[in-house]
Amino acid sequence: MEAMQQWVESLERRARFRLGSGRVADYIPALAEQDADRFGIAICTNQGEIYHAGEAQVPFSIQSIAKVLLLTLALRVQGDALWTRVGRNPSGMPFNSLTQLEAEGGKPRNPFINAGAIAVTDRLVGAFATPSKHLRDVARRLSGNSAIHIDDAVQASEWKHRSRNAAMAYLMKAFGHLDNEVDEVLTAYFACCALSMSCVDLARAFNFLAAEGHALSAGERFIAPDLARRINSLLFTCGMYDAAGDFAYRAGLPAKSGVGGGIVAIVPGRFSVCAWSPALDERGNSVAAQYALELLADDLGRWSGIIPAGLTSGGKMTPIM
Ligand SMILES: NC(=O)CC[C@H](N)C(=O)O
Repeated sequence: MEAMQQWVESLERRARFRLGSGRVADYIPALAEQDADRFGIAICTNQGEIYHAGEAQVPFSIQSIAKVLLLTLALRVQGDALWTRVGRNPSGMPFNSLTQLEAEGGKPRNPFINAGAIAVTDRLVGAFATPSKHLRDVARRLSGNSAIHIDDAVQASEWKHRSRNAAMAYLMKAFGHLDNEVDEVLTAYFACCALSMSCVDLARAFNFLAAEGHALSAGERFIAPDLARRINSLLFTCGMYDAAGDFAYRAGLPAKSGVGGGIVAIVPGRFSVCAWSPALDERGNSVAAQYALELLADDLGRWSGIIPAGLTSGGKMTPIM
């Protein structure tokens, strides 16, 4: 217990050296008001233990991290039929790119770029009366926090500045790849991105991906083990957009970032982690959160063999401070 807590605190301390670089997202004005110097990190082990440091209990806008829950729900509802509407390959393009979508006949490369998540949301609009409320309730259940809510101001700000996402949605509609009305799909998509959650909430909520689909906080098998493995593969190859290769080289973990500054990463079989800091690099990924996860992966590599499976409290690890 002590060693794990000290380790998380040392990650925070070292990652804070990166504060000061990057810029807060301002294309969604409601996000531009965030203080760039905030930092938090939380780990949820597969035994349900939580270790956190910094501002890990402060809710922030999860943005694209919601795309992982959208995908998981769509796969639960639709199974493999989903893949007729969205691909599974890295895009190598920015998350809000339009050119590839046009060139490839309105089928987005993967579920984690905006066009892909909008296509996935379209499937959920057909399946649930209010997909965003359903997603919010799932997030509450998985994290064990019934106070999780959709931030109306962020949602309204995204709607007001929706031109680019609307262009993608209309392009897909024109290609016959969107069944529902563009406005309805975008409304649901923005509401999901506007969910407000903390690092602790997110680490808990996404632990099912580290635990072969078993959601400990909810006390249920959320998805089958093979589906968890497949989602982790998609996170590894596509979760960080056009920086997926770089991040794989640096940290080597399945991960999903959002322009709110959060990144969720998975260490399969051991734990889930969320790091958050609002200042982003030019590809839209948090500078300090990426660095924290790189440090974490470095430490894990160095200690392998010392840390017991599951990173439980009894381990004899000597954190490097
Ligand atoms: N990368 C992101 O987090 C982008 C999500 C944001 N809601 C958008 O659609 O632009």
